[in-house]
Amino acid sequence: MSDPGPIRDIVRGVPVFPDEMPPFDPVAAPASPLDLFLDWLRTAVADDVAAPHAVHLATVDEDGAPDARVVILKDLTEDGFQVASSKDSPKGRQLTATPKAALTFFWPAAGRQVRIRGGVSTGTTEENDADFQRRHPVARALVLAGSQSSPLQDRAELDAAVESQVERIEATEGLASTTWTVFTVAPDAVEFWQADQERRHARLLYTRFGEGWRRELLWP
Ligand SMILES: Cc1cc2nc3c(=O)[nH]c(=O)nc-3n(C[C@H](O)[C@H](O)[C@H](O)COP(=O)(O)O)c2cc1C
Repeated sequence: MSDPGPIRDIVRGVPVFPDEMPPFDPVAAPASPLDLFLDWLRTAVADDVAAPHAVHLATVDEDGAPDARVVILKDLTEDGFQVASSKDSPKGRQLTATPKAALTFFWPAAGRQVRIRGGVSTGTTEENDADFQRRHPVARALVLAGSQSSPLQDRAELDAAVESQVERIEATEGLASTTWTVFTVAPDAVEFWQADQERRHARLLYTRFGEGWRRELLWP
């Protein structure tokens, strides 16, 4: 690197939050964080937030070291937040060995962040297959072709593997994967963070309490 410490110059003047942000009154928030999440997700879509269903999924590896990557939120049910991947990928192996995860959404146009922590369960064979069959044929071919995140020799290896798996998919109706898995993060804690132009950011933390949820404000 030619110039030490260039970040300040590169991002000088780039705003983090817009001037206008949606209102959020934590005192009037619903009893369930799932209802508030759906409300915020709808607002993010209405505000044209790019990929509002893209979420950072954090896991821990076998040494207890953190790992993180972006995935797509597939659904939200009474059981929790669903994402999907191959169980033989690094994240899949990590979630199998340590079924705990954190999810973080950031919706810049709304100045909003949502953090979720909880235990992880895996889908049934039927649930995993239903999600797999909804995927684009090339996405399915990639899953069938090889282990996600294992070393790739070159682009030609990828193209040949995808091509032959797409042929298999076209020849066999409903061809299934043995690895594609829906992972459900059952929330123990969900925190909603709303930026404030005067930096008095609002934070509302929901934690499980009996059958319901405890709500508390946090210092920004
Ligand atoms: C916007 C976006 C969405 C993604 N969605 C998924 C997804 O739903 N499932 C998935 O396995 N990988 C998804 N990826 C790729 C992952 O970020 C990651 O590169 C890959 O899953 C390998 O992760 P791992 O080595 O930690 O297992 C997505 C990447 C981006 C940027």
